[in-house]
Amino acid sequence: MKLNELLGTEFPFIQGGMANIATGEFAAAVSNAGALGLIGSGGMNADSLRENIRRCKALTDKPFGVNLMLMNPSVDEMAKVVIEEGVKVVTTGAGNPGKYIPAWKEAGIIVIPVVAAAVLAKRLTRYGIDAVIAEGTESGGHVGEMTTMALVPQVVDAVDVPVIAAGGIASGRQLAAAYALGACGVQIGTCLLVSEECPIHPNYKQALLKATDTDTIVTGRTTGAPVRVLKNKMAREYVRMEKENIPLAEREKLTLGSLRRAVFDGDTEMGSLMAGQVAGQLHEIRPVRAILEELYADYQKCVKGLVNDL
Ligand SMILES: O=C(O)COc1ccc(-c2c[nH]c(CNC(=O)Nc3ncc(Sc4ccccn4)s3)n2)cc1
Repeated sequence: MKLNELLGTEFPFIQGGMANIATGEFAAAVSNAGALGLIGSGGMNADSLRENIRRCKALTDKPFGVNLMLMNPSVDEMAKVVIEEGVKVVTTGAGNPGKYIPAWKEAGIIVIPVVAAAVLAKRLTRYGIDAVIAEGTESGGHVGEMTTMALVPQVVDAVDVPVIAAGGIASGRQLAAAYALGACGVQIGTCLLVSEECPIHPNYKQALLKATDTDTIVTGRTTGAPVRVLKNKMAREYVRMEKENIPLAEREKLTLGSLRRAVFDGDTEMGSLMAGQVAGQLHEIRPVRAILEELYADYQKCVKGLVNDL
């Protein structure tokens, strides 16, 4: 089964539900371009989530979904809002969504948790999830320890539901690799940050275009909320404080609001520029549709090449 058959989308692509970035407008633009747009509720509350869902509905008649970040203090209320607003697809991140799944399945919602380890994927299949997103540490934002290359096949072997690969996918070659690893489709995030429709500050987009392969770092590996960001003054400062065992409360001062500083104020020095390890593959700002079309065409070319070499 291919992901686009499960979701009713043109392409087998889900857009990552990026906190403070994936608004209702952005999710609608991605859905209109042929992938599954996701509203990123990470930085929202129940009311602003409801508002974003309604804005998204007004802007697209294509399928779209909501990502719930389970570390969000309002997640219990948000879990009800997605039912009340008739959301068709819910993905979850940064925690275990087990307690919410029965009500979501009762409401006919397609439930696709993000996991960073095979053991959680296996545990969640008993709740009747529809698929699982296996996200490697190459991804931007909150990450686990496993790479996509090692995690995806082990999740495929551990569960009997479709697996979607995420983390380190920004070209057709990487989409071909995801299929070879046993995935039915992919989730993409970083490569959509440099789309024209993405609402992040132009400075953030320029920082992404300037980045090379080794320009990201994971901060907070020791504090239980590891987050991959572009290396900048704030990230270096944070890692220094970690090495000197500065208490978390001190470090939190640095990171609180830091994603907003990056997204809205364009503060590329002291903002948290969440990005995956594929940032070095990004070279221009283009419409979402062009990014999706090239990703799929590049994949078809790559697979033809592989088959010819057999
Ligand atoms: O075993 C358990 O109970 C749950 O364990 C889990 C542990 C990790 C995950 C996980 C890893 N990656 C994801 C999906 N991706 C994400 O959630 N990426 C995110 N980026 C920015 C976010 S907002 C944030 C979050 C923390 C600190 C600062 N900001 S959330 N989920 C899922 C489950």
